[in-house]
Amino acid sequence: MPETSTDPSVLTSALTTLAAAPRLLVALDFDGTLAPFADDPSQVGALPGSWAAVLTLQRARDTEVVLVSGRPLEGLARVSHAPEGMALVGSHGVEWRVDGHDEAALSDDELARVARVGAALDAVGARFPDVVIEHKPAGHGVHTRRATAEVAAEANRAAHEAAHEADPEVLERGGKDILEFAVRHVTKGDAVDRLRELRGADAVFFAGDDVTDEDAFRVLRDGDVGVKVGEGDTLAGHRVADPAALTDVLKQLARLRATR
Ligand SMILES: O=P(O)(O)OC[C@H]1O[C@H](O[C@H]2O[C@H](CO)[C@@H](O)[C@H](O)[C@H]2O)[C@H](O)[C@@H](O)[C@@H]1O
Repeated sequence: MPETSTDPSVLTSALTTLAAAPRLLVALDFDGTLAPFADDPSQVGALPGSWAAVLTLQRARDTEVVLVSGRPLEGLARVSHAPEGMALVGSHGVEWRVDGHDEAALSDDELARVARVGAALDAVGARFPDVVIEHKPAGHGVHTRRATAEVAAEANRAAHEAAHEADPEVLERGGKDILEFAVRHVTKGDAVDRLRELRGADAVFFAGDDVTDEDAFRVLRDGDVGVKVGEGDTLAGHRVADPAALTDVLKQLARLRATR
């Protein structure tokens, strides 16, 4: 693992250089990064200070903000209240809303696999009352936030077996109190690579809190800035404690970018 700085002055210096880039892409994870966690995934929202900074950044010249989330596109649009015109990437890179155009393009075969895995996970969910199965267009999430650690471990074991039996090719990834299964092997790293290319960005800022965000930190280059929110191993160059601390970082970046 590379060294990750928690020194605010090191981050300020990196942000100052970043803010001078001719074209800047600001890619942001949503849950655990802009929005604190809640038991009910539909009852969350970005912290007001972070969102105000996001909107300031979105208005800044030659700057684009994109939300890159594991949430389904529609759900991401709903909880984020993203303004029309803000690009969104959902389902860990499968679903795209860019330039007012939606893209998911799952094949019939992929859709059949999603349905098969979903049915298998519903059967698991029925055995564990505190476990919620979230169905998404390209996969499913097994939510264990309300379950005890023992029940969560048992449910995750059962979900793993059921999903792989239903579809041996299914992609499994862990997250914060969620085990996810997807039929398309794309990651947030693929999304950041594609966004960088699509927008001709000279530099990228990415912030995220979860293991799936490591795919995005992995594709950052010299001059980019990656900020890990919270604890856990990371490839990011910088770390802040929680979403509230990220608010200050986003405000700082917005100020630097708007006044360059
Ligand atoms: O990539 P993200 O934007 O971080 O999305 C990851 C998952 O977020 C949601 O689940 C997480 O947040 C919930 C609300 O706070 C919480 O209850 C759950 O425990 C977390 O795992 C969302 O429901 C998933 O679809 C996303 O994949």
